[in-house]
Amino acid sequence: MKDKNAAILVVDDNEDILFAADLLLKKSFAKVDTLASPATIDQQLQQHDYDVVLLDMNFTQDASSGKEGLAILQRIKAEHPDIEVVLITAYGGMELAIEAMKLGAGDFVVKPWHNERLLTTVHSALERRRTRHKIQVLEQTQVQLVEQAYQDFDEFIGNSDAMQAIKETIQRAASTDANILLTGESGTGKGVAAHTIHKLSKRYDKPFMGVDVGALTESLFESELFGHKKGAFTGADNDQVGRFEAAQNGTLFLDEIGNLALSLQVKLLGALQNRQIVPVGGRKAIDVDIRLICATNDNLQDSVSAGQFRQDLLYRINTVEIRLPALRERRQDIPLLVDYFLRRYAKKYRREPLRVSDNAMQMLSDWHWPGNVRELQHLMERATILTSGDDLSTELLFPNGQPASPELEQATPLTTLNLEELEKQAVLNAMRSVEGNISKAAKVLGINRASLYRRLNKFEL
Ligand SMILES: Nc1ncnc2c1ncn2[C@@H]1O[C@H](COP(=O)(O)OP(=O)(O)OP(=O)(O)O)[C@@H](O)[C@H]1O
Repeated sequence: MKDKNAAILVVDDNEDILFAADLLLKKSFAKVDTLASPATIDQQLQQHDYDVVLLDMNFTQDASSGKEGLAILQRIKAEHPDIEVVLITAYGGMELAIEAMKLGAGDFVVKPWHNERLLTTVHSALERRRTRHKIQVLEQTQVQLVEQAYQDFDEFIGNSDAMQAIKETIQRAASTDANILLTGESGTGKGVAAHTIHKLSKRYDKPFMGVDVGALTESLFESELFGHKKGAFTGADNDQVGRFEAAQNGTLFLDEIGNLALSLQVKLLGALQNRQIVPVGGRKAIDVDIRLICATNDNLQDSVSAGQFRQDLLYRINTVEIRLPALRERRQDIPLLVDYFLRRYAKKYRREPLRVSDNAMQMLSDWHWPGNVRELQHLMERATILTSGDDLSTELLFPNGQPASPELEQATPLTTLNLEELEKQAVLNAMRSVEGNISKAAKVLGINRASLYRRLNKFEL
């Protein structure tokens, strides 16, 4: 059977050899190209994605030292380390072949070759390359899985009618492969819902890859999602597997999808429609099988009307739409969440969970929670750390009739004229005023999310 994904290049100055190799290999491999001179090999490798190069060792007339072949081999391996090079040597060139293998050649065949032996050699070279790629995907998937394992993936708490309806929809939608769009204010649990869907789906034992697309600059977007080839741009020192491929057979969670620039929406749509991605600097399309979940706190239909979001992309991502209600719309869940977070932080800070009086619970239930569950969670953590007694103190929780969550503290007055310091204080104040929501803080500051992330890093905030 023909290997429909294999691309082979044969480089030899002997036309007869090229003809014979082409005839033989074409029966087994989809793409076979030949080159009679190594002069244009660099160009050829730039323009095509070869898996295996069969390379003669000598090109100048009467040359037999093999030095030319070794030099070309080194060049290929330096620029395209993942290409398998198989050397074609004349009988007796064993020492040379061994030296070549030390320089990265995968194997060699001796001229005149046996057809069966040549085919086996090329098949094995292909297998080595594919195995290496699989390992690369697995390694990068593992790195990303470990990163995600360190984040808190909470149970999905909530018993209110609204939450029960949502849990039912999630249960039903999870078992299908339908694309899901999660909407709702910041902190309502869209991330938790996405994880829950993945855990309940038949892909539960495959990767869950999350990407905050709103934080990606245009130039980073493609490389992060589709991967890149070594040398595709300055700083691309190695091949990099993108999130689409790392999520293979699992779930891809695109958070803050509403912040995606229009130019990138086209690229995302293309990948979703074709179920294929092409790494930056690569030529071969890679099939991807992922379940897509997107989240946004924007109203995407409004964004479509305003010309900021593509209608066709919205149709593609919102097969099932689930709206997470604000916490103030499901106040019945507040006691449950208070209890859950107090227990959780008691465990974390090695103490007994704080007791909550009826009065304190009433105050918590009455608050309108602009930061939703995230705000409640922060408040419970803060109370657990700061309370020395056994009871959750209402004075500590609501010193001025408002939660004493750091996000609602007064903005720091600007006390300096140092530009750098002013910038830092502006970032801090913006983050506080929107209880840590990156999208909102970026809007307040009049910059995009990526620029805000850069500043948060710079100021170590
Ligand atoms: N139902 C819930 N049960 C338990 N924890 C929850 C629930 N909803 C939210 N949380 C917690 O609240 C915090 C915010 O949740 P999450 O990040 O999922 O919200 P989000 O809607 O995705 O917010 P954003 O739009 O800002 O990304 C997280 O720490 C999460 O663990």
